[in-house]
Amino acid sequence: MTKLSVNINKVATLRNARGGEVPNVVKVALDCENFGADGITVHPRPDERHIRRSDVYDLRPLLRTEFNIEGYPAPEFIDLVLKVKPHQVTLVPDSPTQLTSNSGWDTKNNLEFLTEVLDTFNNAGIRTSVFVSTDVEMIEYAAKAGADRVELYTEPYATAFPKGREAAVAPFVEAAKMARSLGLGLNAGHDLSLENLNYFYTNIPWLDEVSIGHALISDALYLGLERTIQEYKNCLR
Ligand SMILES: CC(=O)[C@@H](O)[C@H](O)COP(=O)(O)O
Ligand SMILES: NCC(=O)COP(=O)(O)O
Repeated sequence: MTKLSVNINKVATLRNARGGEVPNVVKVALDCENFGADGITVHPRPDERHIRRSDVYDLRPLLRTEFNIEGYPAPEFIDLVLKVKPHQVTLVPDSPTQLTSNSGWDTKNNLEFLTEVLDTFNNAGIRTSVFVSTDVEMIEYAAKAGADRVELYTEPYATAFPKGREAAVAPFVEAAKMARSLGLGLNAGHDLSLENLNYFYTNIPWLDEVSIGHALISDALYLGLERTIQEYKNCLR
């Protein structure tokens, strides 16, 4: 089964627009779980423009499904993750001011750094995932660094999908096969949507997890959160 982890960053963006507690990020996360989500993802950024460190602490004891924390492993992030102990940490190579994630790691050039960070999380019993492009060498080096999983950065798939779905998915299938041959678990995310998710899943049915936020929260404006989550789950069957 491919798990659907709902990324609630955008719920926090909306909440922060007025400075109060509407919408309530914790309530939305718990509702996502009740509506069928298999996990919750957050990406606390250094400027706290959406998810705040306090949200991460508030969520941890209340979530009943898998909690995935994404981010660049700066000292404050490492400290937060070690204190909160989520089910999974996903390492993303973002700079502090970046608009959104826009590339995977260069795992070869960052091998020493990643090995050290992954070791810290592995020793704490937290499953690790490394955000990568479809470059198979980057996947090989993620395995060498000690990752449990890789997360394929799917923005290039989402962008190419309308122009030709077969060509769009082909490099992802090769990358997914490489990850499988190395014994790595496989996640995927960024710009996955109701339009492109089922085709991705159909071609890579051994996917462990997709994390989806931007499109899913946007769809919920029209469909409602419960129906939206069910429709995304239907894309994974
Ligand atoms: C790693 C990844 O692709 C997503 O977490 C993305 O970074 C979402 O972050 P924002 O919601 O800040 O755009
Ligand atoms: N890891 C990807 C993620 O959590 C959500 O990305 P997006 O759906 O907001 O683009």
